[in-house]
Amino acid sequence: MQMSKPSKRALVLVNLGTPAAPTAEAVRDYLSEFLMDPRVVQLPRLLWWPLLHWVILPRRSPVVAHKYAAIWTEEGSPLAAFTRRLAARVQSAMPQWRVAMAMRYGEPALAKTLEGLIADGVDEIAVLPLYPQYSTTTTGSVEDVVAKLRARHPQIMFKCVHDYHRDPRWVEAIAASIRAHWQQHGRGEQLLFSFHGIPERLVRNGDPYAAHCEAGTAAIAEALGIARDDILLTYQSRFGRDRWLQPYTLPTLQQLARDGVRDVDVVCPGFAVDCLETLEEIAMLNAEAFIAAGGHALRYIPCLNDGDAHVQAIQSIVGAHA
Ligand SMILES: C=CC1=C(C)c2cc3[nH]c(cc4nc(cc5[nH]c(cc1n2)c(C)c5CCC(=O)O)C(CCC(=O)O)=C4C)c(C)c3C=C
Ligand SMILES: [Fe+2]
Ligand SMILES: [Fe+2]
Repeated sequence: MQMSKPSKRALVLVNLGTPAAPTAEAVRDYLSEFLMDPRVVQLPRLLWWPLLHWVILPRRSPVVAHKYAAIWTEEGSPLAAFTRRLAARVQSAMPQWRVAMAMRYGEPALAKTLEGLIADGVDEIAVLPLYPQYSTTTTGSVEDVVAKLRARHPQIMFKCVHDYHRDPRWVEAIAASIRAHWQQHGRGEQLLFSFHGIPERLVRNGDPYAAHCEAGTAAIAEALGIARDDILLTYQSRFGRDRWLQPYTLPTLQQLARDGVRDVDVVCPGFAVDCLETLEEIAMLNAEAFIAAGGHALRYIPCLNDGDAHVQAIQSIVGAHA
């Protein structure tokens, strides 16, 4: 009898991470790891550690836990559940690879996942950070972990996807999700793309994130056969006091409502899977604010999640980098 040999090639889908439970304690653990990453907050550690642990986390954790509770599912946090399901579907579509998922913060931890694969005899690892647009704050932080593992295991071939905001299959997948929504519900008066923001200072210092959001938006407009100016591009989820990328999503939506726009279609092409920032901030809070300002409906178009188009886009992205 012939035994099939275990795959020597692994693909690791990496997402940001999310709390283990919708409780203040779990949110505190998650946020303290996330917000102590110098890629995310660049303040001097001696100043930032006490500010974060003594002021920000005690205040923010219960408030944010409440937000997570509003979107929590039987399978846990939506970000974790969708990422897990996506990895399982990619595994079925790519049987020649061993597919794993990992989180940059929290569990399953990226470094441990990579060490586990190496211990199992894998000798080639492709890492796909699930961020279509590169940012030092997200993809850069995944690269930091991979760099440490690479130094420890020079015999392993590591490849890390930098970005995929212009990958034709990904662009087409987002365009198809918008087309399907228009077919089902009719086209709203305004199409708006809301990306997670970052501090403007980072972009001034060379972070290509804003340029990637712009270029991806132009590519999706082209795939839809509409003008780039038919799409409003905004940034959401500001954290802290710095000026972040503009225009901000919420005031833009409120102004649209005041200007008489009744229906707005909102897509979040920076998020691979639905999460707190899309389900709670956009589809709940911002939708309510749009209506309170005089709008009729904010129609949220879901992320690619674990759909076929996402699985195919990932196959194409990994294939292009193999
Ligand atoms: C998609 C790309 C993302 C970028 C770029 C990004 C930058 C960034 N984020 C923060 C602070 C927070 N982000 C939070 C949640 C969160 N952020 C992303 C993605 C990006 N962040 C996702 C997918 C999520 C949701 C996680 C989930 O569990 O569903 C949070 C936590 C929520 C809260 O406390 O409001 C914070 C904080 C900074 C500072 C930053 C760049 C400097
Ligand atoms: Fe974030
Ligand atoms: Fe947010």
